[in-house]
Amino acid sequence: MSETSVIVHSDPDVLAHSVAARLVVTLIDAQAERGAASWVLTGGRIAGAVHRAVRDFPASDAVDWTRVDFWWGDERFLPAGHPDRNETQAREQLLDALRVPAARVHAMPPSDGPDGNDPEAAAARYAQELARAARPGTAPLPHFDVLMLGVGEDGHVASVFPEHPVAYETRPVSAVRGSPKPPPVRTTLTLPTLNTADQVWLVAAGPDKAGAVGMALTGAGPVQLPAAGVHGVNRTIWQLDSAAATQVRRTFRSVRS
Ligand SMILES: O=C1O[C@H](COP(=O)(O)O)[C@@H](O)[C@H](O)[C@H]1O
Repeated sequence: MSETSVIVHSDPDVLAHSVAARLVVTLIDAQAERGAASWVLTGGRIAGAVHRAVRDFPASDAVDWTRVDFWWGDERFLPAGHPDRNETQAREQLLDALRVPAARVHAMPPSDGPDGNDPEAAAARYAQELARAARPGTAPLPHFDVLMLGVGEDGHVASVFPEHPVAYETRPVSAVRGSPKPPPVRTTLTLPTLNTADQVWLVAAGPDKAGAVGMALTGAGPVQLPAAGVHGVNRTIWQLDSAAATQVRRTFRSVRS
């Protein structure tokens, strides 16, 4: 049975450190169980704080980082090394310090990559990379232990935006054109793919997120509010700071369903 919980922390710093601690323990458990682990990264401000907290967390040495696969939930379709790429930020904030083998870092293709400035081809290429990592005989996706998501002020997750055609997409990975948030061209895992992760963690901080978080937890539709449409196969954890949680009903703060 899938479980949903809401955990509220006093401020963004405590939130980031708590997510980091939970992440480290979850990856240790996954490696003990399966020998390897996988983490789907996201972009944005609170994700950056989590990455730095993981990097600086003393117990992170208990994870064998050579046996963690890193995937991305979405990417800004920009040239390699561009400072606004989620990949560039994650490398600077975390991956460079962990010395992860290159073969374990599955970045989404950049706009100057093998397909050039063609986001549809880049999305198809990433879908192929996912399929290659899938266990034979399973769906065309690898196992994701933890999939972390930020939550946009408008309720977007990854680069699945409200009322945008990508919110209806059923292929595993999609190009996004006309993103309401810059840059306008992106690539993203789609809602059906996000929902294959063992655990989905939605992490949000700040008062600007309160409306979207509150609506997502009170039954909004996935096209109107993509954050409402993501669930882990086993667990969904909303990890919030108190400012992002002001519109979450108290009864939801430790919901188990
Ligand atoms: O553009 C993006 O924004 C969202 C949320 O970012 P935040 O700074 O408001 O936390 C992020 O989750 C997504 O990965 C990213 O591409």
